Amino acid sequence: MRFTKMHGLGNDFVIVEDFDLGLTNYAELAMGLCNRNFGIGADGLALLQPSEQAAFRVRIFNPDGSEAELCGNLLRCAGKYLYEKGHTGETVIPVEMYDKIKVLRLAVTDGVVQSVEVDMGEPILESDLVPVAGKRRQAVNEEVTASGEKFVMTAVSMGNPHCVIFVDETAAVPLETWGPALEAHPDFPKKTNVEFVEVRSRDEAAFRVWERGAGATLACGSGACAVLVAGVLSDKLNRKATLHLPGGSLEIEWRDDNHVYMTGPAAEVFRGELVTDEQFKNKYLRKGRA
Ligand SMILES: N[C@@H](CCC[C@H](N)C(=O)O)C(=O)O
Repeated sequence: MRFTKMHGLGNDFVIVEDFDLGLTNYAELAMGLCNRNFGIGADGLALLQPSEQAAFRVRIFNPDGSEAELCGNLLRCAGKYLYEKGHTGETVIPVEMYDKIKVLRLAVTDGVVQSVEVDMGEPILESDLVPVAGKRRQAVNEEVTASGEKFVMTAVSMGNPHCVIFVDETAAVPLETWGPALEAHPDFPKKTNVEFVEVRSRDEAAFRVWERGAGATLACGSGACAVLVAGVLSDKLNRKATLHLPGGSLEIEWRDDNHVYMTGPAAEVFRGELVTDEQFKNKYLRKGRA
């Protein structure tokens, strides 16, 4: 089984072409391949599949085996992969992810994808759709207690749930303690990604992220979109801003069409082949497949 290792600002993925491979048991496969000691190591397993509604379908499985509804950094990697590997000659690519179609716009020079803009869609703020518990219709600057601390958070779904918390200094955040406590907080019935944000100006902010099902990562594209939306709703950020993450920066814009657009780079790290034996084939390939 061939794979390609890619990353978007250090948010890394094992990418597998599953156009006719007939892979199965995705959750278990993700847990194995994403393991940094016993596997390849990644923040997610990505499967490229055929789609009936778009040019391609992309699925993302977290290292804990759960499937996520959206992954912004992966969509940029997928755009670069699909174009540079010759799966498409188009620079505008509609891609199906979970239950939505996302449109990727590639900036290409001499056949090399320099950056990708992704239409990440409309933010979802209704509490019951994020989902986040509580009586209010929207959870904007709401109190939540976790790990013995009181936080003021804004809950935003970009398809996947995010809990955005503004802090004075991201460096002072004990991410490994607060992150998991908020990720599994009972107020978030589908769990949540968590972003701790330091605003630098109305056009710039830095944040650290604890990802649902993955832990601390160097970047999160959907998280950056949620941060911008929470920043606008809290009157801290303009509708267009640069968001800095430990792995690099993203340009995010919440346009008048109510869609959030993310622009940033993607990179290939290496390609490899997984040595598969009969046991692997029986476990991870659908019956009757080679
Ligand atoms: N890193 C991604 C988000 C990946 C999914 C996330 N862990 C979840 O479970 O929602 C991004 O760039 O958006």
